[in-house]
Amino acid sequence: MPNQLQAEIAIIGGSGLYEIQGFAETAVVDIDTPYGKPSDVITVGELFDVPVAFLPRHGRGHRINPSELPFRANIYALKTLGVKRIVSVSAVGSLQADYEPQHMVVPDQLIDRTRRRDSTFFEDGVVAHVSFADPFCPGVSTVIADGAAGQGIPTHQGATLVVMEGPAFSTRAESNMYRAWGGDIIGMTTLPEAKLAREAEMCYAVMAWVTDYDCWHPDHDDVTVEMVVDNLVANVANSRIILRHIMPELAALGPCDCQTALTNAIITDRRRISEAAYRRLHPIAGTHLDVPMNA
Ligand SMILES: CSC[C@H]1O[C@H](OP(=O)(O)O)[C@H](O)[C@@H]1O
Ligand SMILES: Nc1ncnc2[nH]cnc12
Repeated sequence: MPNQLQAEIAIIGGSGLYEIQGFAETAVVDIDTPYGKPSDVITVGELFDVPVAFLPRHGRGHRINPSELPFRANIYALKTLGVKRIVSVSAVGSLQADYEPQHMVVPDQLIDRTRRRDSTFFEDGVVAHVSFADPFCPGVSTVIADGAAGQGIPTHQGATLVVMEGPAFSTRAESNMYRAWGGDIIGMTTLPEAKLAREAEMCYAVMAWVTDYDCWHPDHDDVTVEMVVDNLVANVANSRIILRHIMPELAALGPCDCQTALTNAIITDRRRISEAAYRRLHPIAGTHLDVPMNA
């Protein structure tokens, strides 16, 4: 019998997505981690017969702003539930005319404009440098993009996502600068979430839903929460449809390089890792923390 508290796939719900309809819930998990509590309790259940964990990023009722999000606690908690692949659902602004409100975008690159977030598990005596050249899992990204296109939703696979600190939206000068840098869409939450997922050797990809044209477009009003929420209603309905359809394909994905990201990444002499650091990091790094046999 499957363990009701374990799931290999997780959905992190963004703005507007605080629960999954059609989710056969089997457990509600209230986890504590060395980094505090996650954004909310995590529900574990089945979607299309596939075990899935669901966590609303901002908490139910949207109580946590992007700078306050407990990113490390969220990823740590999902890892301890056995999660190997994460689908992040996110509301984004568009920085390019072709990326229209209610389109879905699966980004393949990131530009980090965050400033005040804890973005690594590896500190306090243990140092690791994971590869982040390609920040998203190609396998999960393709399943999401194909699943959306298959449902007739205008979909863009491959885009550069700018992640800003917020919570205020960008100035017009910033918005134009991001466009000049090659940014296609903009949000506030994918970093450090994607980086921490990579450190925890989990596949991670984003289903980004366009809600607005930020503030650069001469023919469209500047972004407001009202504008975002208006488009979120349609976007959230579409994400629920896609999520249901892609579950079997996500579950069928084979091993992936994301799941060995820590091989050769930890540079610290294992003999110098304290007992406390070992215990804290073991759920994330497992045997990568052990002293090699021939050391
Ligand atoms: C409500 S608009 C700004 C807000 O929406 C996005 O959140 P999420 O990525 O969790 O969907 C954006 O990143 C901001 O946090
Ligand atoms: N214009 C925007 N900037 C940052 N995050 C957003 N989320 C939705 N729209 C956004």
